[in-house]
Amino acid sequence: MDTPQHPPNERTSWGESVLTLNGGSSSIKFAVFARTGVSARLLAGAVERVGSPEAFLRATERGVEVDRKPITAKDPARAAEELIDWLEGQGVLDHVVAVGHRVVHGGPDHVEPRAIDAALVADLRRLVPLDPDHLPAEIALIEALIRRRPDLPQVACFDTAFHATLPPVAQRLPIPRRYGVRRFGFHGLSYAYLLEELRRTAGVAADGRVILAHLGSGASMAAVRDGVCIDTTMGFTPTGGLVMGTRTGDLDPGVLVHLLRTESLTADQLDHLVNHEAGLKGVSETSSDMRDLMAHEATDERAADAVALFCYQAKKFIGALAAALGGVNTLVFAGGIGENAHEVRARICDGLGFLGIDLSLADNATNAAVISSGAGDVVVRVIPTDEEVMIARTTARVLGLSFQHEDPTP
Ligand SMILES: Nc1ncnc2c1ncn2[C@@H]1O[C@H](COP(=O)(O)OP(=O)(O)O)[C@@H](O)[C@H]1O
Ligand SMILES: CC(=O)OP(=O)(O)O
Ligand SMILES: [Mg+2]
Repeated sequence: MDTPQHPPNERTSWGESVLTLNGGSSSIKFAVFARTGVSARLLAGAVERVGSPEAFLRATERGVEVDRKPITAKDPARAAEELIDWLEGQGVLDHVVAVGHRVVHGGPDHVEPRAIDAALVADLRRLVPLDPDHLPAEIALIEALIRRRPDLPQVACFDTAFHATLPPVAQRLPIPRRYGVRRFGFHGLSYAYLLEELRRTAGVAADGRVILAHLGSGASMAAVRDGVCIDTTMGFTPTGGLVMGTRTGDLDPGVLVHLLRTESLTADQLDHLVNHEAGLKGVSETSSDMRDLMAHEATDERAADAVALFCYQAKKFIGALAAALGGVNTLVFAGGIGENAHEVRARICDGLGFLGIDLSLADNATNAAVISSGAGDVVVRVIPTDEEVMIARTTARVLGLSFQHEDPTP
């Protein structure tokens, strides 16, 4: 569909702005925030279904759709290039004074957000084998901008940083030390945002024992005590933990050995299997999308199996993280599934009364901010997450720019 595009000169009134780029596994999200005054979100959007023939770009300006068009790029790195071309064509790069990136994997050496230079890009290249689903597009975004605006400060915000506080026992993986692998944890920008929102809306409750559940296409949970992350469900890579849209989550390593032997898979084929063909998609044999699966649960047993597995695993991980915390005071649901799928939340929480988790079915059905009934001790909340605001805030902080975001409208 061809929607009229705003000529770049209409955007001169924007003034200085901060661009955020968030390269996920199947989408590249972006947002432009005014930097001064009320730091409103001026433009937002995403390239979605990256890597599939149905890839498309959509953009909204102050909530109104301004463009939606197919993307021709076949791989995430080229989709990144196409997005930067589009932003340049829209005049966005004329006003941007800083760019912040979500960098999903910082490896063992990168925790604090920092300005991007050639040495960091080289380091990120070395980390690609740890996260081939996110890092190539993120590097492509950085390099496309360096080519067009070499003067523009760019900041890397690491998704792993939130989990840098994991105690040694939660970082440990039980294979010989010489392999140098450990657990990291991801979705950290989302968790940092949720914790700030919890502090803003619930005050001291943020200082108790908190389980944060980021349930989107990629899904994980974090256990936070007094503001410090002590455990999480993902590990060495974002493939671990909970079953996800197309990723296995935790899998008996014996299964991998079995597949290597019986199917003679290469490393790339195994990677594709566990990251792109598994999870809800693998179990349902139709879709990785929770909405699709819920729509077909009544008529398709495989779809019902996929939804049931997701809810069951989420319940088990809440139990595990509650044990790690020694109890739980607050449970937060976020992400596309966590924020919208009330049936999924109800099924996850069903039977967790022994932990003090009891939902108000009426409040849950409307995605209310607090969905616990009051009968249990645990306050259960729904908080819409916002990685983009977190990237913009962090970027402004690193560069010493003022930034006061007050308008949450996407
Ligand atoms: N109203 C809804 N009901 C059920 N699931 C939903 C709803 N809205 C979004 N979802 C699910 O959320 C998931 C996408 O989550 P999101 O956080 O947007 O993904 P990403 O990890 O790509 O950022 C999909 O499985 C989608 O079906
Ligand atoms: C870490 C991760 O899985 O990110 P996403 O959900 O954006 O793919
Ligand atoms: Mg995501």
